[in-house]
Amino acid sequence: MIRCEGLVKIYKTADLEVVALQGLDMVVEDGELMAIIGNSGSGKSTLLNMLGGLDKPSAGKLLVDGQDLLAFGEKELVAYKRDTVGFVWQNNARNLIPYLTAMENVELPMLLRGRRRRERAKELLEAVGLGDRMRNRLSELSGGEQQRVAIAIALANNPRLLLADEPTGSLDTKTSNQVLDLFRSLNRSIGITIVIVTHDPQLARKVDRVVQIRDGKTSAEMIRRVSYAEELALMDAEDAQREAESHIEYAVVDKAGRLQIPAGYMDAAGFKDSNKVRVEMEDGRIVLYPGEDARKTG
Ligand SMILES: Nc1ncnc2c1ncn2[C@@H]1O[C@H](COP(=O)(O)OP(=O)(O)OP(=O)(O)O)[C@@H](O)[C@H]1O
Repeated sequence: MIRCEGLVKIYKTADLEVVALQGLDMVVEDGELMAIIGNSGSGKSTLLNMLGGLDKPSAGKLLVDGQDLLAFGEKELVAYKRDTVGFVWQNNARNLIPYLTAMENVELPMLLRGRRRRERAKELLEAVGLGDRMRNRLSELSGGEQQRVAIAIALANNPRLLLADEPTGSLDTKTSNQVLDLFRSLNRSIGITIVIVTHDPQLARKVDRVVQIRDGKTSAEMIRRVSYAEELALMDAEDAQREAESHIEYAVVDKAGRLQIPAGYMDAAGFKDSNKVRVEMEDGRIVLYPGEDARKTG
């Protein structure tokens, strides 16, 4: 569904250049439900904006659903945003109108496109579990329900890809879980590919794959050990102690063989004191030793 290769984004302001993406590689399979995590300023929103066609990469390759986004002209970009992607943001007030009902809010974008689609709006609200709240004004709905209205709108054009930027950022834990469960069920039922940018570790636990971005590059991937359904069953028996064990963490090696060593390992004796490491092959393993120092620590 998504293929980014050597993706670069440079923001130029009057006297400054910020390299927000520094040659990022990432592949997302069709029908995946995955999350992107990373510290503030690591480039997560920049990447999401590129994927959504809201901004253009400075260099690299970006293919979504077989389409080359760097080759798009204005017209193709408009069609792409209309037909291929749907967006969900943290702050749903941005695209919802408080004094209209849930139904009217979902209908509005369809009306603007010249199509009156009451049946479709009803179907979408039912799909997000709001069948019985359709006639309520937005201002009468809870934060989680409002977020579900936003998700219904994002799905209106049957997008192949749903992009969500901190979709649970302003919700409490219980409501966040409901929104996430909705993502999972939509992913399963209509096969839509979902990419979620988040700070929330709870959310990251609920997806099958987490890609971590550091300084505008993918630095690690966490892949689920057991399916989420299996884990739920296990959680009944065991406890939250499994939290750290739900995913296996991989460091990402790019095509040129470059690797970011996780910060925790860099703290190990000797590694912080030098900018060189000795690399050796031992019994089919690649072993790193601190520079100058022959002690085995890596
Ligand atoms: N329009 C812009 N003009 C200039 N610099 C920008 C612009 N947008 C983002 N940046 C810079 O690019 C870098 C990456 O920003 P981005 O918003 O993608 O990070 P993020 O990982 O989403 O952060 P957060 O979690 O805080 O939202 C930051 O250094 C940011 O200051």
